[in-house]
Order: sequence, then C-alpha cells, then structure tokens
Amino acid sequence: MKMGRGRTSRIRRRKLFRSSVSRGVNESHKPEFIELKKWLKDRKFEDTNLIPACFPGTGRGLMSKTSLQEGQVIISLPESCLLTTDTVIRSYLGAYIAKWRPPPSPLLALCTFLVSEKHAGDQSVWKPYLEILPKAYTCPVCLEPEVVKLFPQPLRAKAEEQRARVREFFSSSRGFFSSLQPLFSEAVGSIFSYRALLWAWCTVNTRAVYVKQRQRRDFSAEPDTCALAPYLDLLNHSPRVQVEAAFNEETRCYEIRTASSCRKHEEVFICYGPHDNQRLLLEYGFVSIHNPHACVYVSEDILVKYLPSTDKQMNKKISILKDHDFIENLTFGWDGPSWRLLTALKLLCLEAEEFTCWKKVLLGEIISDTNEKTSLDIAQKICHYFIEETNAVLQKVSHMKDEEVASTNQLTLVETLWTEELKILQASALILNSLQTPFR
Ligand SMILES: C[S@@+](CC[C@H](N)C(=O)[O-])C[C@H]1O[C@@H](n2cnc3c(N)ncnc32)[C@H](O)[C@@H]1O
Repeated sequence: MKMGRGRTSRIRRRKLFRSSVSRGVNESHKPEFIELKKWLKDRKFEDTNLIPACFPGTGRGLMSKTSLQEGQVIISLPESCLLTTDTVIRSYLGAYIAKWRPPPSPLLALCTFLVSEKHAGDQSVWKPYLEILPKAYTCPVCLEPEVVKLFPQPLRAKAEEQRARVREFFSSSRGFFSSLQPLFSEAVGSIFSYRALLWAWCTVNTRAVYVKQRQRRDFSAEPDTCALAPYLDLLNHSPRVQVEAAFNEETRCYEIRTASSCRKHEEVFICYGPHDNQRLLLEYGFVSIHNPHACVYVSEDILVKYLPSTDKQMNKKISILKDHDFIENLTFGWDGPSWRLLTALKLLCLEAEEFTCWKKVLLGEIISDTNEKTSLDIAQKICHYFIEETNAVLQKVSHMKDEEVASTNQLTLVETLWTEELKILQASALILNSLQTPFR
C-alpha cells in the first residue's frame, strides 16, 4: 500500500496510530462485569465515565466513555464498596480477631477475609468482586526461581527478601488460622494454605489504595492504611499522568481527580508513584515501557572493580561515601549517569594530592580537568560493562524461551526489564561520549 504525503493522510495515519496504541476492546458485556456493576449499583455506585476494556500492552484496564477534562473527578466510590479492616471486624471473623493474642496485623485480617470469602464461593456477598480478581500474580514472590535468578542484582536481593517475608507471614499466621476452625467444616489447613495466602497477599499488595483507618486495639501496631476498592482497582498505571486520589471525609467516597485530560475511548490511567521499573516489578509485577523514572543501579562492587587497585586511599574514600549516603542509588538513567553517580566517581578518582578537596566534590565543585576526565572515563567503562552484561542476559533469556526452561510469560517479563535497561545504557553511553569530547 502506498502511503500518502498530504495533510489528510497525515491525519488519518495519526488517527490510526492512536487507535492501534491505546484503543481497547470493551469488556463491559462480560458476565463478571455485569454482575460487578449490579453489585456496585446496590451500593449506590454508578459509573458514568469509565468502562472495563482490554488494551494492547497494558492488558485489562478502564476506558473513558466520554472525553475527560483536567481537574475532573473520574471516579467516586462510596465507602460501602470499600473492603477495609472495618469490614473484617464487622464480619464473622471479628470475634476471633478480638480474641487472638498477640493481636493480628491489619494485613493478616484483610488476607484472612479474602481467603475465607473466596472459599465461601456463591455464599459470599463479595463474590462479584472476588470473581474479577486475577487468579494469579506476577510479583517476584510468585515467579519461578530460574526467572528470579535472571533479575539484576539489587532486584534479585529484594525479590528473595520478599519471598522470605511472605513465607514468614504464612508460618507466623498458622496459629491464628487454627483458631478459626469452628467457622469451617473443612480443615483450616487446606483452606488457609500457603498458595491461598500468597494470592491474598498479592491481591492486597498490588491493588489496595491508601485509606487511613483509626487505630484499633484488636490489631497489632502496624499502620492500618489498606483498602480494597472494587472496580476502581481496574485502573492501570502510567508514569506520565498526574492524579489526586484520597478518601473524601465529606462525601465519604474514595475519589480520583485527574490532572491530565483523556480522549473518549482511550485508556484512563492513574499513577502508582514515581517508581522505577525494578520497583514496579517488585511491588506490582509489571514493567513500564519508556518509563521516565527507569534506571540502572550501580553497586559498590562494580564501582570498585573499575577503580585502580593501587589507590591507597580507596578504603577511606569508600567510607566517606558511606558516611555521606553516597554509596546507594547511584544510577544510569535516560539522561545519562546521575549526578550522584558522577559525584561518587569524582571523589573516588581524586589524586592523592587532591584528596583534601573531597568535601568540595560532594558540594558539586570541579576539582581538576584530570578528575573530570578520569571519572567520565570510568563511568563510560562501567556503562559498557553493563551493556555487555545486559546483552548476555538477553541472549540467555532468549535461549531459555526457546527451550521452554521456565514459563514464557515470566521470561518475557524479565526480558522486558532488561530490554528497557539496555535502552537506558545505550542512551547513557552516547551522552557520556559527548561529555568526554572536551577532554579529548
Ligand atoms: C490495580 S491493578 C490494575 C488492574 C489490572 N490490570 C487488572 O486487570 O485487574 C494493578 C495491576 O495491573 C497491572 N498493571 C498496572 N499498570 C500496568 C501497566 N502500565 N502495564 C502493564 N500492567 C499493568 C499489574 O499487573 C498490576 O499489578
């Protein structure tokens, strides 16, 4: 097909591009959404702005029915639709929670309620909501160990910590689950299994909104701030939108006001926070393409690996960086090496006779051309090392996909993370090249 060059064809092409990027397939006719809408209507919520839809790239989400203006409240969900610890305390679980010592955490109360209501099936008044919840999650704690081993180092450590935390959450909750036996005809061990608790934990962690509850004696001292918000929790994340979201004490509704406009039939996004991709994967189980907050982390070992091993002041320099909180969060981003990374490198590259100037380096002063050049050269070497490492991992992932060593979806997730990191490193290498030019 021949592409036109005129204004009309440009507009047509732009429209086509827009529709292929963001157009979703309406899912409001699906039985689970019809049931959910009825359930919400009984609780005095009717949506005029949004409809459930499936989108290329982001999956299931909400689509605008009409165009949405900046500053408009896009959704206002009444308190009666929210699932909070208050819901749990008012339920058949309330008396058991009040009796249990030490008091269970608010998170355990929510997870127990979810597992118990899921088990109740048709008998649960929450069934229409439970039916639309994902059956499985992609947070690191749910991924196969072969896939977690492919993560970049800082994320791998956090993923292992997450797995240990959820295991501990399960083992420390078993006594409480046993105390619930009078409520069930089946053995509680089979209802409150590790799998069931993991599902509930991921549901709360990936979907809950912040609603501060009053402190209750029935619960441990952990903050009680999570609420599940049916339907509203179908909104996907975009790092490029701004929203105001909070529980409105006057209207007694959880409200989201958008600061970005949205065209009719486009996906409506909220922002979960200015998170980089490693954090999005850790907490929500996905990676955002072209995420402006995405970055590649440089650890202390990598810094040291590229510095001269003959430097007698190296240990002192490293401890200065640690004392001044300059050893963590050293990154490459879309704009090149971060200011923190370059500053740390400048300090580490100080010549013996410049060492007394270390405070000036931390304040952002230029010490010498040699110091500027050496630190940029090392940043470039680290960047190239990361590019090679990233390419090697991407090749390994591709082989694993061919050989079906692990789930393809999980391998694609980790592949997307590394592909985004590669793009950042390539952009950084170019920027570093231009920064090095004056010193050549
Ligand atoms: C609050 S839910 C949003 C609705 C969810 N997509 C659903 O179908 O139920 C959060 C989850 O949605 C997915 N998600 C959110 N934003 C996304 C995005 N930009 N791209 C891909 N997945 C996204 C992730 O799985 C995340 O854990």
